[in-house]
Amino acid sequence: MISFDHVAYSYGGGELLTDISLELAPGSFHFLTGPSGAGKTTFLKLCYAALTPTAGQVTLFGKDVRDLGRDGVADVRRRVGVVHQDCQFLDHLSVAENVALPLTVSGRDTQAARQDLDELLGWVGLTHRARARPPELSGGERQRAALARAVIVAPDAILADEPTGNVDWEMSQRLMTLLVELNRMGRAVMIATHDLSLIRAAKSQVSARVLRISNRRLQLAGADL
Ligand SMILES: Nc1ncnc2c1ncn2[C@@H]1O[C@H](COP(=O)(O)OP(=O)(O)OP(=O)(O)O)[C@@H](O)[C@H]1O
Repeated sequence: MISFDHVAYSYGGGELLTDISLELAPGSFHFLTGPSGAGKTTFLKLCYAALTPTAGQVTLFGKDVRDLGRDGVADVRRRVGVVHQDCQFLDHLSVAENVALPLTVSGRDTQAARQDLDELLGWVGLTHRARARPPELSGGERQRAALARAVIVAPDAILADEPTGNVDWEMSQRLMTLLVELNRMGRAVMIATHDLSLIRAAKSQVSARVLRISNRRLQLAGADL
């Protein structure tokens, strides 16, 4: 579904990412790790057509990202749910309205979708916060709202950028459980994180590949994590 063939990316200076080849299959589970500034967020952006490679080829759902056009990019955004590092919300809307925003934007805000919204808020444990405004949420609640917003359009893949960045251990485990559950439902999941203890803990729940960006290249990390 997401395929990289000898991909490189540069923001204008030297290459940040070099010669990356990778296949993200449906139902797969990956962690993406590497030092701060290594290019994890940049790599994720290449996976959902927010960036196009400066060399090589990124193919998203069978199409070269360079040939997607506006409709093609919109289709990719529907099929790839992204939990951003800073999980920004519209503060004048309620939590429920923020989570439902991707439905509203894609014109699929039907009654059935509204029911899905209620279920989804229950799944992430935010039913009681549905009417709250985003600034009133705790860090963990924000992360769970961001996850709900990413999955409301039933994407094929979920990309999460440091989803447990600002939460305590218990909450990070809860978020991981939600991501593992999504994977069991058949979604491909990729989580960018610095947190090696999170990866170690997840290994008992899911069979995941761990990728590391090191010296501009993507490597499969060994079992020595
Ligand atoms: N829009 C941009 N223009 C120029 N340079 C950028 C841009 N975005 C990111 N960079 C640079 O690219 C490098 C990689 O950034 P990126 O955010 O992909 O790293 P990261 O591995 O996700 O880092 P972190 O773990 O700190 O979030 C950094 O040096 C960053 O400053």
